[in-house]
Amino acid sequence: MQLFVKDLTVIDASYLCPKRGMVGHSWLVDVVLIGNLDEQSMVLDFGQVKKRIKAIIDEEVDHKLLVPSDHENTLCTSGDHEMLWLDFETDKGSIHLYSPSQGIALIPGEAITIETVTQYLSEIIKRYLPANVAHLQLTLREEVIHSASYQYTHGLKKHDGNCQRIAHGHRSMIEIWTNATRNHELEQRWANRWSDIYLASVEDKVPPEQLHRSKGAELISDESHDCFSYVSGQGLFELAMPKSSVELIDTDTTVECLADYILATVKREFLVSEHVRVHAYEGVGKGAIATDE
Ligand SMILES: Nc1nc2c(c(=O)[nH]1)N=C([C@H](O)[C@H](O)COP(=O)(O)OP(=O)(O)OP(=O)(O)O)CN2
Repeated sequence: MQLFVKDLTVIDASYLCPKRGMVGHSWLVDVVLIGNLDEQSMVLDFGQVKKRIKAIIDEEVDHKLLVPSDHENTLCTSGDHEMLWLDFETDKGSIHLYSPSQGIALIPGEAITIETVTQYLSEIIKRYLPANVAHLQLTLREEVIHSASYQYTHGLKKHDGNCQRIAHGHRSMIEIWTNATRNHELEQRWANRWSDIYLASVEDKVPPEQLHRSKGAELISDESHDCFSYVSGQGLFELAMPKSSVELIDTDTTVECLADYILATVKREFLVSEHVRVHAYEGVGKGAIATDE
């Protein structure tokens, strides 16, 4: 017998890519379980599917930075107190992270792809399934978006959950109306601006010499990198990003603040004089609306 659950959860994470740098992503997850019926005449109680499998996915990859552990550019070093250093070379410049280990997932393989993440998760989930469940099919898929979208990474230091991690991200739709008409050109301009961007709060910026460096890390400077540091409930988070991959924002980077920021910037920098309404998404199916009407 086969049992399925569609849209079990959404993985909101970021990953390291040697070409694109740090890439925010959102994957929807579907699951199929194949096995014999148990004493309740079920393959597995839906409640258990949702609780157990979603909990594993949340624990292993959600709101983390996914790192291809077998790529030659990956240098991962243990620090004290369950801290990890991560140094990674990309075509856009080097990326350096110092984070509690729970903020990073080392995924076997040379690249972070749907296949490598699916295999990593499937192997872990199988260990926790009851004996009557013989097979598991996990499907990770992107939301189908027919208009413009962007992919950003950020961290919300004031969040009391996992969004405080400095390097997690989303793939998100953007909708902009001018005088009540969808403006696809503006949407695309914004999507281009925020493709593979790190969105940082100005108040978290620190000089490069303040960051803890791993032994293998190259020296970085104010000219090449923007550096960020904060302490939140899970501990100390530090990140150095190539300047060209960063946009600095005066506020926090909650989706409410980002919607306001997009609205104000579109009006000011894109010289839009009409009324503007922005629907900024954060991942799949949720977001904030800002309007000047
Ligand atoms: N009002 C707001 N709430 C939250 C924001 C925000 O900007 N405004 N942001 C976040 C995080 O950035 C987070 O990445 C998104 O959270 P979400 O995936 O919804 O959180 P969960 O993992 O708890 O939800 P699942 O259904 O388990 O995916 C949080 N809140």
